[in-house]
Amino acid sequence: MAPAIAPMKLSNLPENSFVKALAESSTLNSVPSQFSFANDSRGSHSDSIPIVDFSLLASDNPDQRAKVLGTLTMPLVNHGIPDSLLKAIIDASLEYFELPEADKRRYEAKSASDPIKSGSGSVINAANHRVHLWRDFVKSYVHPQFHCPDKPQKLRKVLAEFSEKTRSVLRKLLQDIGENLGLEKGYIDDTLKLDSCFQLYAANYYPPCPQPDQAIGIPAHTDHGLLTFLIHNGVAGLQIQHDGKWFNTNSPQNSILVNTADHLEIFSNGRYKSVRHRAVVNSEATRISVVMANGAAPDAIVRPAEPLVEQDGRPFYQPMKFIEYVETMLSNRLEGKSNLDCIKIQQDD
Ligand SMILES: O=C(O)CCC(=O)C(=O)O
Ligand SMILES: [Fe+2]
Repeated sequence: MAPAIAPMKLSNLPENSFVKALAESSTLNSVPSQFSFANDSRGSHSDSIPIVDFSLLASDNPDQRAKVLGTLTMPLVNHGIPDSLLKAIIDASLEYFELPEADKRRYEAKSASDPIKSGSGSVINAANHRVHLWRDFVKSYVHPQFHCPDKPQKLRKVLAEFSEKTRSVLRKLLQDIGENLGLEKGYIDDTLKLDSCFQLYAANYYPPCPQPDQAIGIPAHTDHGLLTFLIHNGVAGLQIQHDGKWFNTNSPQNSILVNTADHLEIFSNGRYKSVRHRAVVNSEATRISVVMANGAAPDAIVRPAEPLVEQDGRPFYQPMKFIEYVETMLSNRLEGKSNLDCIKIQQDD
């Protein structure tokens, strides 16, 4: 039988306290009630997620390219980003979480538009209760303007390089996706002003949890942006939803997991679907993930692409300025509530 949830001993837990320190407390053998999020964190194993070899995207065979680009979640290999850089960004992110709390508290979010934010976060569940998440995070806007926490010192250089390299992978992928959608070469790049594409770096730290089925790292959600890139320290935890079922993702070492996000669903008028995913926790090992959310230029208005609307007879989503969508989403803390649902145009609207 699962041990009972501990009584509210930690009722004075500050809103934005870090989970790392709590998890390291030697007396913790159950999940404090503020974190209680009963869930079945087991996911099925999926062999059906094909691995995308980035070099194949240069293939002359359009069918080959279309096949790989039709999938929602793609572990990308041969992407050209050196393994040493992937390792360096994970290591520098880990060093950030190991800083004294006072250094991290400097970035406690005061408003959704703060370019650097750090904390652990909470959501309001369906029963209107605040639930703390079993993860610490740091997020910073890295493009078109570059922001980065001051410490650890090495983060700045590594993050700037990671941002530059991921941008070129992004533009190549989107060029092929555009072609796959039947759009003219350069159409996505021009319309969404990808020279100034928005990039948000996020690192997540999930310490071991004494009762993994009684807490959640990040509940089910979709990401803002066009494509999200994700790497991790080799500890499993990311699950994606497909046909209502949860699947574990197990991407090969040094691959980058690419997920379709909300703005590609909007832009493609629903041809690509934003991937619903969540991060579950485990009792054994600390997990770190590094995410680069890649979107349109902050001031670009994202709407379904005109040629696709013509084919479909109507747009299925309302237009919205990219950065407004992001900031609405970053301030929306209702569990399970999606921004995308709010701007979907229903059949009888
Ligand atoms: O840590 C993970 O695997 C998921 C992270 C995530 O979904 C996010 O930061 O939006
Ligand atoms: Fe996400």
